[in-house]
Amino acid sequence: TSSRQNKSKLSSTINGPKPWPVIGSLHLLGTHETPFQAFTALSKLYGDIFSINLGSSRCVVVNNLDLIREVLITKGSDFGGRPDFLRFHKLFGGDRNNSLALCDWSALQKTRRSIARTYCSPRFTSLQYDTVSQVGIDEMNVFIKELQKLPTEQPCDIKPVVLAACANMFTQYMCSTSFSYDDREFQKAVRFFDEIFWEINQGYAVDFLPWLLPIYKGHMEKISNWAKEIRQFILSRIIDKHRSTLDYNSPPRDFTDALLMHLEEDPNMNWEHIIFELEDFIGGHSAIGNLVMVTLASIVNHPEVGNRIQKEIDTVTRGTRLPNLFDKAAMPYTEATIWETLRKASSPIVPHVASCDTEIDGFTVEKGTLIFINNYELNLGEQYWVDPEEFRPERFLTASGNVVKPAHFIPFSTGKRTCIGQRLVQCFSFLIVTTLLQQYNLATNGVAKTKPGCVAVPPDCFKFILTPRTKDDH
Ligand code: HEM
Repeated sequence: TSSRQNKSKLSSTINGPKPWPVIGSLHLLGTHETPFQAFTALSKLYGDIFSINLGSSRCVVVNNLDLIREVLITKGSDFGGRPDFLRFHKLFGGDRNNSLALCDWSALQKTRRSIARTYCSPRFTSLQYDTVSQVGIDEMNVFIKELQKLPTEQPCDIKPVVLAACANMFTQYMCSTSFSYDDREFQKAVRFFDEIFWEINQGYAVDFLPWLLPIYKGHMEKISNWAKEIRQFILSRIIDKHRSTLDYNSPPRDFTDALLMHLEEDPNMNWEHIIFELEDFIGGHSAIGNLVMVTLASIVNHPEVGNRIQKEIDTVTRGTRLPNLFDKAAMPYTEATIWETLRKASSPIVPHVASCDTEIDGFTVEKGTLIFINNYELNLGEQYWVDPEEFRPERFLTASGNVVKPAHFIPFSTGKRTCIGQRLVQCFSFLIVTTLLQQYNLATNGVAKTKPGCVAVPPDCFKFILTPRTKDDH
């Protein structure tokens, strides 16, 4: 790597900008639209691996595929920790180790991931996949009826409907429960989940400068309250009923049953762990709803992409039925559009933390060092892609039209902390995008603007103009 040539490895210290007192180099992250663009700019000065102090936190940023693989795969067990941000504690009942994504690696995490795997990573030929498919078909029938209630030919806020559809697919699949879109408590829970998803996707100075906390007091209380309200909803509207009908002598009906049964069998699991795990996974629906919104924004900003997807939908369904998951294989352009959206949105990989004194590329990395994985560079770097700024789904298609993903494309990360929800993401985002585009032409007033380096859009975001498609459109 260039960093290798630039530095004397004998010194074993990693190059990087000189920190200022108190704030370290925090100010350098504000020089670009996203901190990850700033990391890329700094890597041109200091090499593909560089160190940076943010507040008093020692951080290392890795910027190329080899270094990223070393952190996530080869030395994955040395980098299994997560940052100790106060916000993360606030979101998870005062202890971030309650969260699957924000906890440090532990035996408990291994158990939690393994319970989740069957349900959250259904394989294509499994019974679980058939269930996901059926849940998707049922909800898409409801979704269409809800869309029909929306005004057409004028800007309209479709995010709540998209999120409600995602939430219902999750609660139906994981808890065998779904809700009416008019249910006020459900609407509120979906909104709070979305607020939290937006929140998690923001970076705050207070993460690195905890003494700023008094200024953020009101904000932190708001976050804790969202989490409390969600907990209340899940307990009263999902868990209570589930528990009263649980039959320990039968196989689990769903993920909720599996979790409740596990509680009886595993002395290391307690009630809090179970509830937080369920909340975490139900919360995954917000990520998908937001990804759908970003995908739709890309589509309206590139009308030729929408036309091609509609052509694919019409060919496969012959205009006689709704799309379903088993159509996915025959709709590579649509799938490629979702990959291209994930590439351009370039959602950050949650920072990792060194859990012991270790090395990267021969350089010493002390226990507790925060590691930023610069996937923005992997997703948008000139050395990895032709015309990386262009939105071009075809880049994920072979000459014969099959979907292919290059090895450096890791939107869900890789290694032992890789995203557990990635299969559900692919299934449910495909269903919502295709169902919507089969029924409607979409437009916006102006450009639907999204934030680089972010797969989230604000809870109140851009609106779409829906025009029902007619027979002539098909
Ligand atoms: C737009 C959709 C999504 C994207 C782009 C995404 C991406 C990611 C990324 C980059 C990570 C960090 C991996 C690492 O630190 O190395 C992650 C972790 C995680 N994701 Fe996702 N994700 C998405 C949706 C979901 C959904 C729907 C679920 C749940 C059903 C989910 C569950 C998780 C969990 C539990 C972790 C933490 C794993 C761990 O730390 O051990 N994700 N995701």
